Amino acid sequence: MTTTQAAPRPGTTAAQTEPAVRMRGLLKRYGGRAVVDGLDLEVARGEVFALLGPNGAGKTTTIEILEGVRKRDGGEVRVLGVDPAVGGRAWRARLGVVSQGEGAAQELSVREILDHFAGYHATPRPTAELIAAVGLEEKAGTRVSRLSGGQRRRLAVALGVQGRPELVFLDEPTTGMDPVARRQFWELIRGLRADGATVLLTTHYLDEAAELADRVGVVAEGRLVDVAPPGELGAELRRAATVRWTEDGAVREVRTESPAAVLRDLLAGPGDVPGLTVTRPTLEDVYLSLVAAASTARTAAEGDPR
Ligand SMILES: Nc1ncnc2c1ncn2[C@@H]1O[C@H](COP(=O)(O)OP(=O)(O)OP(=O)(O)O)[C@@H](O)[C@H]1O
Repeated sequence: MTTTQAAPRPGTTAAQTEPAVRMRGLLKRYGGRAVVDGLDLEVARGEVFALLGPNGAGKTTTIEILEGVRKRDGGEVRVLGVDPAVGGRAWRARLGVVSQGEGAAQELSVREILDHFAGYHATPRPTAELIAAVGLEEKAGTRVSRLSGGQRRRLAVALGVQGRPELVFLDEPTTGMDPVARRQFWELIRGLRADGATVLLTTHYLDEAAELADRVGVVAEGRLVDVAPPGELGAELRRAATVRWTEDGAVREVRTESPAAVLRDLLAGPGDVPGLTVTRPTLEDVYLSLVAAASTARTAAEGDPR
């Protein structure tokens, strides 16, 4: 069953059990079209939550509403107990933001920028520690204008976590990062989680969601189509396994909820069963099915003859 509600962690106090993020019926329209169409979601304190969804699904719009930089057209939203539409400076100081855009001054070096922004935080993480955490040691003295795309993402991540935020929003944080940098980033997120921070990220990398997230939510057509721990997403879709084998030179395939029974029948036969495999849907298979179903449902609802 789909659950949008995060379970409180054992040993937490009442104040801590209030979700870090809570939205009910979140709505955002552009030109009469709802791009966020009634989202209900809670992210628990200390949780790492990944929002998945195709391009244009409404993920960035949702995150920017939560950050208080975009207005909503309807619904209730609380971020660390505050409505982002009226969140003030003290509230903002509790957030870390890594957006898709680039904002850092081009003429300053990595170290200079981090030192500069450290002044905006009460207890900033030391610049050297941040540089090491995102693997920019060799580029510490390099101007931003001379960094590669992936190196700029690393800097953006460093700036986002500099103020030891209680809640970090990361919009496609690892886009453009090489595999080593992505793994460094994963370590950074695990470290934040271990320190008790809440993380809400968007990603198009399903392995990243599976690796990092306590729960993932799939958004399509502005709606949340499923939310669950990565291994449980699309529970019904996952039930069926596919048994494949080769017989008389042709590949045979059976989709079944009881693969053991199919295997028993096959192996009870007289000879070998060449090419025998049993596969379950991967997270990517489940994701693609959920997104396709949402698209079909929207098309049907709009009476689109396509
Ligand atoms: N300022 C705007 N004016 C009009 N339409 C907008 C505006 N910003 C976003 N949209 C539209 O809202 C929809 C949702 O966009 P959004 O950026 O939230 O998607 P996303 O899920 O983050 O996509 P991506 O994975 O590509 O980042 C898109 O159809 C986009 O074109």
